[in-house]
Amino acid sequence: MADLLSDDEIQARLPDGWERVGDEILRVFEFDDYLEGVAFATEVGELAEEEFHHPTMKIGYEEVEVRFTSHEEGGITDADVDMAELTNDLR
Ligand SMILES: C[C@H](O)[C@H](O)[C@H]1CNC2=NC(N)=NC(=O)C2=N1
Repeated sequence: MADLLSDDEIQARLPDGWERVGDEILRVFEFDDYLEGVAFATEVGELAEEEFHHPTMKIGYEEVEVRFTSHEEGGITDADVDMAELTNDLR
């Protein structure tokens, strides 16, 4: 099991656009149209399967909210931060 990150480590490692809310890190990605957001969510899902670390996603109109936490560890670990960086790289 990965180690939980400290509050300071989380703040230091949060990738661009991401924020910490409790035991999760999240970012809302904006799009020009609804189906662009749907396609992005699919790409994130494929990435999650590759890395075997899965987000909670909410697809809205022209936006997708992506949330990561490490369920097994019960908080935020390197896996969450790494996935947030990889998710940013999809844009
Ligand atoms: C059995 C457990 O669900 C798996 O090891 C993986 C799957 N994807 C996962 N995703 C996330 N976000 N946290 C996990 O702890 C996790 N565990």
